[in-house]
Amino acid sequence: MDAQETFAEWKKANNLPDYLKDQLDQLGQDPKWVDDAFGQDINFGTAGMRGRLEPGTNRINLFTIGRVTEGLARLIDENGDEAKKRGVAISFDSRYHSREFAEHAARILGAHGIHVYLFDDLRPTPELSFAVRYLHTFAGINITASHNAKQYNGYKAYGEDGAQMAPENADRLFAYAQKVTDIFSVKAAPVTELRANGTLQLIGEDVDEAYLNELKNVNIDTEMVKANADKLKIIYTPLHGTGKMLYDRAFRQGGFDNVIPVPSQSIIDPEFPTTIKPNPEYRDVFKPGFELANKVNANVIIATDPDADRMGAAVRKEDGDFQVLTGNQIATLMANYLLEHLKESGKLSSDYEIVTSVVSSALPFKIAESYGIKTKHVLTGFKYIGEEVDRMKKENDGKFLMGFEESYGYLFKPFARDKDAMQGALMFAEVASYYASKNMTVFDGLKEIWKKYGTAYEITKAIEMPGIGGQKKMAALMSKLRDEHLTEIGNAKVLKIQDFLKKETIENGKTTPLEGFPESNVLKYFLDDETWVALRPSGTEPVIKAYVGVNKKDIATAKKAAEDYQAVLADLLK
Ligand SMILES: O=P([O-])(O)O[C@H]1O[C@H](COP(=O)(O)O)[C@@H](O)[C@H](O)[C@H]1O
Ligand SMILES: [Mg+2]
Repeated sequence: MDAQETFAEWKKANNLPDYLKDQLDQLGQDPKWVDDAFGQDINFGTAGMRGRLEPGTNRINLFTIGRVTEGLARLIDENGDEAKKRGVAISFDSRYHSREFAEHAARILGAHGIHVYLFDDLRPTPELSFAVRYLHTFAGINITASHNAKQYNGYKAYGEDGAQMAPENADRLFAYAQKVTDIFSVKAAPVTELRANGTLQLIGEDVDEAYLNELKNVNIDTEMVKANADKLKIIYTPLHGTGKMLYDRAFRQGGFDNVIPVPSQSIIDPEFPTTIKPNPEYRDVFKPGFELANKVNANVIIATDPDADRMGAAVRKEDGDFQVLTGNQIATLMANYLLEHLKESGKLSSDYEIVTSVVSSALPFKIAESYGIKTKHVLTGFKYIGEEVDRMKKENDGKFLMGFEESYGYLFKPFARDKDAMQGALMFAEVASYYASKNMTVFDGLKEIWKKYGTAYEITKAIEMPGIGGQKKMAALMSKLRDEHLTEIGNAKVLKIQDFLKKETIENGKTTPLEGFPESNVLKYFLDDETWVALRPSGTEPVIKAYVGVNKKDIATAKKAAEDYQAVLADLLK
C-alpha cells in the first residue's frame, strides 16, 4: 500500500478518537505530510520508537503504540506460559497521552493473558529498568520521548536484564508488529476485567522504596558529604518531569540536605512551558535555575530530563557566571573523582572497567588508563553498556566503575541497566561536595583535570534532515563519505578510519576487519593532532550527528579548534 492508500484507510477507520480525526483532517491537507506520515512504518531505533504525536503509521499514536505492543505480546506468547506469568512492567512520563498509551499497552498485553505491572503514576526511566530486574519480568515498556519537544512521544522497550531491548529481540518484536495487518482492530481487554482477574497489577510506592534503597549505595564517601553539607547549596530542576517523584528522598538519604527545587519547573506539565525543549543540554532550560541560584546564593544546578535518564548541570565559575557543562565534562569529573577516591582509599584494582560509546569524550579513558584500569568502547545506545555490565559480572564479578555517554547518560551501580539520572545527580552532588571541601569550584576542578591531561573539548552538532527525504539524504551522504576514504579533514591528516557499517579499519592504506561491534552506520576518523571526529544518523531524531573531540593546551585553543572542525564537517554534510 502506498502513502495515499494508507491515508485513505485511516480516514475510513471508525475507532479514531476525535483528536486524531481532527488532526487527520487538518494535516492531511498537505500531501507532503501525508507522504511522510503514511509512507512507512515508524522505526525501532537507538531507544525504541520516537515520533510526533500525530495520526499516521510513521507517527506515535494509539495505533502505532498498539501495533508494537501486539508485536511484544506475540514475542512473549512465543516464549510460553512462564514468560507470560513473569509479564511486563510499564511506566510512563509526563507527556501528552503518556498515561493513556501506557494503559492501552497494558490492555493489549492483558488480552493475551500476559501479567502486567503498571506504575500508578509517572516514574523515571531508570526506575522502570530497575523494576524489570526487581520484579523479574520478561520485558518492560516506558512511554516517553525523553528530552524531545512537547510534540513528541515514544516507546522504550526493555529486555529481562533491564536494559533496552537488544537488537535480536527488538527485531523479532518489530517483525511481529509488521504482521499486524489491521492496526485498528488490535484486541485490548477492558481494565476492569484485567483488574478483577489479577492480570493487571498496579505498582508504585513498593518499587520506589526498593529503588531508593539501592540509590543509597551510589555515593562512595558519605562521611565527606555530611562533613561538608553546610558548604554546598544545590538547585535541582526536574524540567516538569519524572525526576520530581523521587529526587527529594534520594538527595536527603544521600546526606544532601541543602537541595532547593526550581518551583516553576517542578510542576508536572506536558507543555514544558519554561523550555523550548526540555533537554538539560541547553542553556535556556537553566534560566529559572540561574535566577533562583543567584537569589539563594547556590553554586550548582542539577537538571534531569522529563524521563530522568539524562542529567545535566551548570556550575558557578570564579567570576560569578554559570557554566553549563557538557555530558562529557560531567562524566570526566565523575571518573576523575571516583578513581582518585579509589586510589586514596587503597581500593583501586586493575579489574575495574569503564565503558563508553565511540562518540563520547576520550578524556575519561585517558584518566582511566593513567590509573591502570580497563576501558571499553561500545556503539551509541545504553543497552550496549548494559551488555558490558553482564559480561563483567560473568568475568570478574562486576568490577564495573561507570558507564557513560556524551548524551548526558551515566550509570554507576547496575541495579538499573539504563542511564540513570538519579544516580547521576547523586554522584554529581558528591563531586560538588568534594570540591567544596577543598574550597574549589567544580569548574576549578575541571581546569585542574585539563591541566594534567590536556584540555579535551567536544562539540556534538545535530543537523536536521526531516522526513523520508531526510533519511535518504543521510544515507546518501554517509555512503559517499564511506567510499571517499578521506585523507585530510581541515588541515589535519587522517591517520585511521573506523567504518562500523562495513566493519573495517582503514589505516595507512590498509584495510583490516573491525571486530567487536554490531553493524552500525557510523564513521569515525582519527586525525594526526589528537582530534577525532565521527558522523552518524541519529536513531532517535531526524538528524545527522557530527561529533568532534580535540585535545589542546588551553580552553580557548580547544574551543576554536573544535568549532573549526565542526565547520569543516558542516561543509561535508551539505
Ligand atoms: O534520548 P534518550 O535520552 O532517551 O537516549 C537515547 O538516545 C541517545 C541518543 O541516541 P541517538 O544519537 O541515536 O539519537 C542514546 O545515546 C541513548 O543511549 C538512548 O537511550
Ligand atoms: Mg531521557
